[in-house]
Amino acid sequence: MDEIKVRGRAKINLSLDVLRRREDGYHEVKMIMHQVDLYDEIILKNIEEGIILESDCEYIPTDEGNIAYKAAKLMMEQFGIEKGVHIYINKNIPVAAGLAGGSTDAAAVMIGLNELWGIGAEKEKLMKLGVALGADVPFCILGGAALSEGIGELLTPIEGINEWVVLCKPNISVSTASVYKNLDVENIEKHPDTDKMLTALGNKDLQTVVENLCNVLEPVTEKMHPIVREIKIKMMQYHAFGSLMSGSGPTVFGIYKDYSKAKSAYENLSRVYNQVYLVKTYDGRKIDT
Ligand SMILES: C[C@](O)(CO)[C@H](O)COP(=O)(O)OP(=O)(O)OC[C@H]1O[C@@H](n2ccc(N)nc2=O)[C@H](O)[C@@H]1O
Ligand SMILES: Nc1ncnc2c1ncn2[C@@H]1O[C@H](COP(=O)(O)OP(=O)(O)OP(=O)(O)O)[C@@H](O)[C@H]1O
Repeated sequence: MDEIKVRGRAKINLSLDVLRRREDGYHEVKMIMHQVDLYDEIILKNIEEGIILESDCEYIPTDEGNIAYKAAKLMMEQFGIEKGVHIYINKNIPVAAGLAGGSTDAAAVMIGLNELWGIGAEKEKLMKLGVALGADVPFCILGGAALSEGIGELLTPIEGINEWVVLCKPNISVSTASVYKNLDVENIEKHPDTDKMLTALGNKDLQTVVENLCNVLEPVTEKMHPIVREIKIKMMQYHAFGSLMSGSGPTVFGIYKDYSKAKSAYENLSRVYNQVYLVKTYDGRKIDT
């Protein structure tokens, strides 16, 4: 095998709680993560030596600054690989959006190279290595839906949902580090009830799931960018069953039970914003690399 194609999917956070700030500046979180079927396509080809990265997206670096490049380097070092790789990223996930676009590319490179180079490492091993690249990388390797704890590396797979999702990213970029920095951990007004959400997911009780959508980073990003709140209000006006900002934002997602409502929300939002997507949630089971 000389070439492999892998899909790196975006994630949304159905809930995001921050428990405390650690000595190293990172935060201990408790989040419910869910993949959606919006994906970057990563094509990996064997070359003699080194790492060459190209993409159709002009907004991401093509050198060491790209997290997918770092993922390839990590795989070479960890497994003593002496060949090289050409990475092509066909980017569909908006950048700096709160959808783990970079993390999922890194995860796809790790999964793909594990296969291409016949390394045969277990998923758990890749997840352990992946956290060195970014806190969302282990979840992107696991896929589907999961409870995420620690800084994002302690993962428990859970039952997900099977619904339509509209994603809307305003034309601004948000730095995850600055959002965490601006969070006053001791004075969070509303924490999510993660256990209630977990029970609701287990019972396939979508009503309780949407009633408990809550992200402690939302008020922080909203304060910097009031447009986040405006999109959320519109999402609800367009008959979303529930709506929330994903991760550190600024993307807002709406959950729709019914395709026609999701489509009309997608069409209405697309008239105003240029990064709007209509997708399905993804449970991680479909094999399609
Ligand atoms: C907001 C989320 O996307 C929710 O899923 C994640 O918590 C962030 O994951 P990520 O972007 O993969 O995070 P990293 O690339 O590892 O870190 C970016 C920055 O976010 C902050 N950060 C991230 C994760 C975490 N648990 N605590 C933090 O304080 C740190 O300042 C870090 O420098
Ligand atoms: N492969 C990549 N894809 C997207 N962004 C990348 C990539 N490599 C490096 N970056 C840089 O990382 C930064 C964050 O982008 P990314 O799309 O990963 O953010 P995000 O969706 O907010 O992630 P998260 O939800 O994990 O916080 C951008 O400034 C971008 O230039």
